[in-house]
Amino acid sequence: MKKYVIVVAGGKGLRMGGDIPKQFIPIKGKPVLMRTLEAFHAYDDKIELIVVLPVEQQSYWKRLCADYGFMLPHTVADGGETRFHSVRNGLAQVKEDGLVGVHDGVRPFVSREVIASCYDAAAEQEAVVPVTDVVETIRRVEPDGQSETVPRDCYKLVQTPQVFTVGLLKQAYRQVYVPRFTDDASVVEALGHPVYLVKGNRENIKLTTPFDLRVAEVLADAE
Ligand SMILES: Nc1ccn([C@@H]2O[C@H](COP(=O)(O)OP(=O)(O)OP(=O)(O)O)[C@@H](O)[C@H]2O)c(=O)n1
Ligand SMILES: C[C@](O)(CO)[C@H](O)COP(=O)(O)O
Repeated sequence: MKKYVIVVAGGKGLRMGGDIPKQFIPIKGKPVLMRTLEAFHAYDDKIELIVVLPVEQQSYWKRLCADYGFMLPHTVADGGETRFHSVRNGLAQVKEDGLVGVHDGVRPFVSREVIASCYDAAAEQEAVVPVTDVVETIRRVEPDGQSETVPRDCYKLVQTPQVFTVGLLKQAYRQVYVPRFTDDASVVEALGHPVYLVKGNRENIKLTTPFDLRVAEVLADAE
């Protein structure tokens, strides 16, 4: 079955800050986005790679690929106003039926096993999301500041890649954007379609703040 992955890197990275957009920051000498693309290529060397980048960063990325001798073939699509709009632009490059994953460009430590279990399960279940357990006690805080412990078993932490059949994801992304669409599963669920959960990997962190870069250096060392 034909496989695609849309790697979204069209955000602003405001929580990371700094001079270099976070997807281009080198971790142990290699830019984050190259690490992420290599993870998918290592899973399946025939998977079609679609990278979503802000228009103003696309020539920089091309230069970076030349500088690093990065040769993996990929299509570049334009970043949008929100993650939803970026995914929609990437999805326009998906031309055939099959399976399509959406992965955050800033999650370079996704394991090959997790990528495989997401695509394998999507062939049966149509909509698949990797999750990990909550490992700390969590509290719900009410608007008046009162709070209470809630049962952690009722919650999961959501990762990417989130993988779908092409037809389902295209149908979902024809909906009008609403702010609760923070990931792809939420967009598909708005159609009334259920989402199947598989186990993610703890290393598959989203590089969001400068602290995460320190963790990333350690994780890259362990590879
Ligand atoms: N308009 C957007 C917003 C986000 N993303 C991508 O979605 C992923 C998850 O978003 P996050 O890490 O939260 O990135 P930013 O939105 O860039 O971060 P911030 O909220 O700190 O600005 C990232 O790979 C980001 O580049 C995107 O492609 N287009
Ligand atoms: C899609 C996502 O990575 C799932 O955890 C996440 O929701 C994207 O990050 P954001 O902080 O919600 O933009």
